[in-house]
Amino acid sequence: MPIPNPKCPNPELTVGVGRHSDVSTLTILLQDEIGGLFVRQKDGDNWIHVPPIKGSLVINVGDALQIMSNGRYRSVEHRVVANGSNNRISVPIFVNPRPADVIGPLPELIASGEKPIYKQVLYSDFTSNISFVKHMMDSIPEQLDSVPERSQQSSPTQKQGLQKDTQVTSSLPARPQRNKQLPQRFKDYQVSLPAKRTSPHTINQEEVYMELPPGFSSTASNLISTPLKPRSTTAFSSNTLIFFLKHYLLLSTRSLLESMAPTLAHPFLDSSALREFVINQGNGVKGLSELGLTALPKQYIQPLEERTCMSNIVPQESIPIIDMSNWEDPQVAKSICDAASKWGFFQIVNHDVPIEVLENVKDATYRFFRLPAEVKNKYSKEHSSSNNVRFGTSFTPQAEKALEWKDYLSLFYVSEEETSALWPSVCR
Ligand SMILES: O=C(O)CCC(=O)C(=O)O
Ligand SMILES: [Fe+2]
Repeated sequence: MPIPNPKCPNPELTVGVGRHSDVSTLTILLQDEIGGLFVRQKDGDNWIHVPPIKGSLVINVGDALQIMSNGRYRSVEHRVVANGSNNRISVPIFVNPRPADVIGPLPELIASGEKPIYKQVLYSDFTSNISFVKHMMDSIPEQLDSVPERSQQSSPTQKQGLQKDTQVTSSLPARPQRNKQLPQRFKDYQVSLPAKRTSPHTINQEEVYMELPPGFSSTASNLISTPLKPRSTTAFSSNTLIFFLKHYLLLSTRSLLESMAPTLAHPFLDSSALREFVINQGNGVKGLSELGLTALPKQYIQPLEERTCMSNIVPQESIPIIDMSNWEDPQVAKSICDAASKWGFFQIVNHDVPIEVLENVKDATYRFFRLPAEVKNKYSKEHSSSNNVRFGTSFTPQAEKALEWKDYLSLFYVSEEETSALWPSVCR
């Protein structure tokens, strides 16, 4: 179905969705054919594109599963770039524990003699301690390697790898050291720290298996974001000389870009006019891009370290694509577990969800975002009759350093009854 073709005037200065990992147990993501989702590779700051595959679903491990698997499965950072020429839609479905669930390393792992890396924690405590914005800016799973239990286990080669990285980065001027400056997002939940709140009940193995699945709540969040058209990329090489060359080149480009950014800012939109148009009137980023702006409003210009640096993209790498035609095959289970521990991300094909169903969801998304602003606005934070249905653009515009080039519709599934009463009719 055709949709308007909003362009982001300066996609290189902003982001579609900033770097973050999900607080969910698992996220299942349907994306359209445009592409633009990148996953962070295990070591360093290299990013791998998740290519759109018709009919596939992208699966990623979230923080809750990282905790429940005692660090075996990894909740990995990812981001979406902004696009200079196309609309992009994606539909992530977040599968979460319930707020009142207590999560921790699964008892069966501990019973087998593994030392728990994380404490039991009330899921609502975990999520409320990580505000969405903080989470996005927060540090990354590799920090877990620095807790004593983990580093004792790491092999000599892993340790060497880490040391090498640290040496190289610390000798570079002015690159932001995210890990050092920002709080560790799992810090409060590592075993060595005192418990924050007594859990209302402790969870046993049966509860994990019996209670969590039906209690999982899912949020189908339809995100419209407008990612960047792919540009030529250079493979990152670990060769030191090339590494330094790239970084020095980058650093000079940095000051250039930074000095360019203010002059690119659109003169017409001051902050209150922008807020009125985008948020209060419900036009969203989509409405903004349809104005045909020639420059990106300054509120969307991201600090350099948040933008996607194309030289850090590894084009030859790919997350696993797993064929699910035979669920029973132990090899399939093995591929999934391997992918969850190595990458935290994989795509599944032949998963039994008919293509028509996937297409219907995308069509519903297009239908919703094509509605007039005043209709979409009925679902905004100010006007929506329920917190479970929310149309918005930024999550917390007051708190975000710079706004993301995206809109979203968040639908929190509670029951069929609530769905038919509250969800926008074009999405039912
Ligand atoms: O749009 C995408 O592909 C990813 C969105 C995402 O990462 C999120 O909403 O958590
Ligand atoms: Fe995400």
